[in-house]
Amino acid sequence: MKPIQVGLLGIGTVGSGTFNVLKRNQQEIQGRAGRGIEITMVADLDVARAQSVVGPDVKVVNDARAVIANPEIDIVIELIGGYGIAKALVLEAIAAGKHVVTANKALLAVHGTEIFAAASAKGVMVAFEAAVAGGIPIIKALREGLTANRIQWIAGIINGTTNFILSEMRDKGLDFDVVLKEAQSLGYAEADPTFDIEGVDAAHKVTLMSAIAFGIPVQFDKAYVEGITKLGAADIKYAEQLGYRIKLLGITKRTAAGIELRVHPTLVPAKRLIANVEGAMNAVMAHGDAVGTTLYYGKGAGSEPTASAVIADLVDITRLHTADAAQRVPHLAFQPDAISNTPVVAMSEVVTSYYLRLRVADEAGVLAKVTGLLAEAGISIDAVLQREADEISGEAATQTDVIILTHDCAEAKMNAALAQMQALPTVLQPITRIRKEELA
Ligand SMILES: NC(=O)c1ccc[n+]([C@@H]2O[C@H](COP(=O)([O-])OP(=O)(O)OC[C@H]3O[C@@H](n4cnc5c(N)ncnc54)[C@H](O)[C@@H]3O)[C@@H](O)[C@H]2O)c1
Ligand SMILES: N[C@@H](CCO)C(=O)O
Ligand code: NA
Repeated sequence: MKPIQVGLLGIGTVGSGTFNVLKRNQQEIQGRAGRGIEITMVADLDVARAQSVVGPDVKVVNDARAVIANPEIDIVIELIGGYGIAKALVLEAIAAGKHVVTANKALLAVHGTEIFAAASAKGVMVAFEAAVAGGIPIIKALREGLTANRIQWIAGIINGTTNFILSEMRDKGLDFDVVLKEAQSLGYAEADPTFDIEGVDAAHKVTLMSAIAFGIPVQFDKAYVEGITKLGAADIKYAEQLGYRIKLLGITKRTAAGIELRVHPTLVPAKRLIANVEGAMNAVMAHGDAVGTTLYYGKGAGSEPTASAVIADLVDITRLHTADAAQRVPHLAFQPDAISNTPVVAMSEVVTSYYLRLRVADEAGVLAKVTGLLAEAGISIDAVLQREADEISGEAATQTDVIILTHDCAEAKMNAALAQMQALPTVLQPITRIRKEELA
């Protein structure tokens, strides 16, 4: 049988990895797919660079629409990124009857409903394993491997840049800005790293996992998003002293009130495997009622790790290319008529425990006032730690850090108590609040 022909839109970091791995492992991939898979046409704005990657035998153009218009091509890979031209091209490829493979989590988390509906109507597939946790086959695990389960929760380190920053801050005690510069120089962070450090990239990814786990539409606009820009080196150190690590987690959880969907820095017990995922690595925990807790670990970014996921999607599509559309694995694991409207829980109703750090004046009665406000609010305390500021930073010992771990309470209740504590004249700086998850 003639190889299936693939068109590639955008041959940068992930595109070049995809081309190279597909070529290098051609024989094995063909054996698994049951048919050869070849990238026969590439579009990139930088034609000369693209041609140097693929060699003289592959046609390179600068107009992506010429690839979509090519009747020989059955699958289009979109590796341009962003919401703009990428969205138009994906919809045009679907309209032209092509299957689509993409690594573009931003596009699918925001416009997934429209894109998946268009693909379902046309009877083509949109595959996106590379969009979540890069090379880790988490989409396949959730959608197929755990299909017997009622999934209860997912929690993941799904942004390599921020995990690298947090690891370096903890290991070297450095401040955020210093480590971000290091991450940029090592090439982990984006040119504009806002999406990484503000938690937006992780929120895109957890939005996709939430839809797959719980059979709800993709709804990035409902996600609570908090990045790591407000974390101080001191919090990482105190958390350590209390037996925890701080990780930027994407969390989605089934509760009686609905589905939680959130990204924020989180205290995790240091003994958990996920607390020990360091550097730019990713890890996702998924808990199903039958299987219990499972953990998936690997490289969430980079040229060939991400290519590994892109090519896995190419193989799936090649296998199913001739199958009846109704038998294919649905985009979000549930058939379109089984998508439910279970609500996403407002962040104010989410119940977690907390780590609080207050920089206070070193005077008698300060601690009693703070704990008194918590008691009045009905928030119970799990542990208290007091550190002289000069133990940390060499400042004069007129200030003290009070660190409090609380038991579970609702976010709204904690917000109200925080406002009262912040208003105390003896509380000298903005209070640091980090949510805590036991992940048992
Ligand atoms: N880099 C990673 O590790 C990684 C991991 C997972 C997912 N992703 C996602 O993969 C996608 C691609 O990321 P990347 O890191 O390879 O980006 P990149 O910037 O390295 O590559 C993008 C390529 O697209 C080309 N391009 C831009 N506009 C184009 C147009 N109109 N027509 C044709 N080509 C065009 C650029 O010239 C460039 O070669 C993004 O959606 C990104 O979020 C990347
Ligand atoms: N910027 C992303 C790339 C992979 O999606 C990260 O740091 O994880
Ligand atoms: Na993946």
